[in-house]
Amino acid sequence: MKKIAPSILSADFSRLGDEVRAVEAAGADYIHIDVMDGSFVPNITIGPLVVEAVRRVTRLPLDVHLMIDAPDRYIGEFAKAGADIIVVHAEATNHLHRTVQLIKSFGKKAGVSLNPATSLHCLDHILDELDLVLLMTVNPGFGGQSFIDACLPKIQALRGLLDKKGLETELEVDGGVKEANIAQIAHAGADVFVAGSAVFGSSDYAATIAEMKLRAKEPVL
Ligand SMILES: O=C(CO)[C@@H](O)[C@H](O)COP(=O)(O)O
Repeated sequence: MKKIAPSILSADFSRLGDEVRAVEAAGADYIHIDVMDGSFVPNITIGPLVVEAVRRVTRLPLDVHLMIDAPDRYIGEFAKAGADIIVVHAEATNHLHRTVQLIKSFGKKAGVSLNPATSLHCLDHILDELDLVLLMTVNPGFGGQSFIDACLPKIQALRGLLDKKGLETELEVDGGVKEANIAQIAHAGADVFVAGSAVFGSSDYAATIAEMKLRAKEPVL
């Protein structure tokens, strides 16, 4: 099943609880939470307190994307705040294997994210351990950017690797995903689609999510 993960980065933060409830009612599969530290990426956003608040208003899995340097320092706090999937950047930790084991030690699903220019090879010796791989299709830091088309072959290559190994690891794509390009991204092999501005910028969340799921399920190119 193809999944839609609205990124709350594009939500109205003055009504965050209502926004999260609204996308849950509209058919979202995950709530995607973008944590930024002003160092790994040039923006500062959300900490564990907000994750804990979101946890109280939804039953959906919380997909927490840590765009922070040295993420080991905060994994415990995000786990306690109620994250279900914790995603770290391969570029942000010196010891990726240790970081992934740390996430799992809290009973959470472990994901690794790669920036657009980072090679899939850095996953060669960790892929079997992962519940999710998040491929960034914009340079991380901000919502509302354009999808980088050069990332499509990378999505295809990862799909091929996962299938060859028979892994159930979810392939999530994040950045510039819209109704207009979701079929192409699904065709390349993605399972989970993060959508910030496409969902929260629309006037009808349910219609947008339904249309995105339809186009992802039956890609007409
Ligand atoms: O992690 C990020 C940005 O760094 C993303 O999750 C964006 O928030 C997605 O926003 P859109 O590109 O869908 O508007």
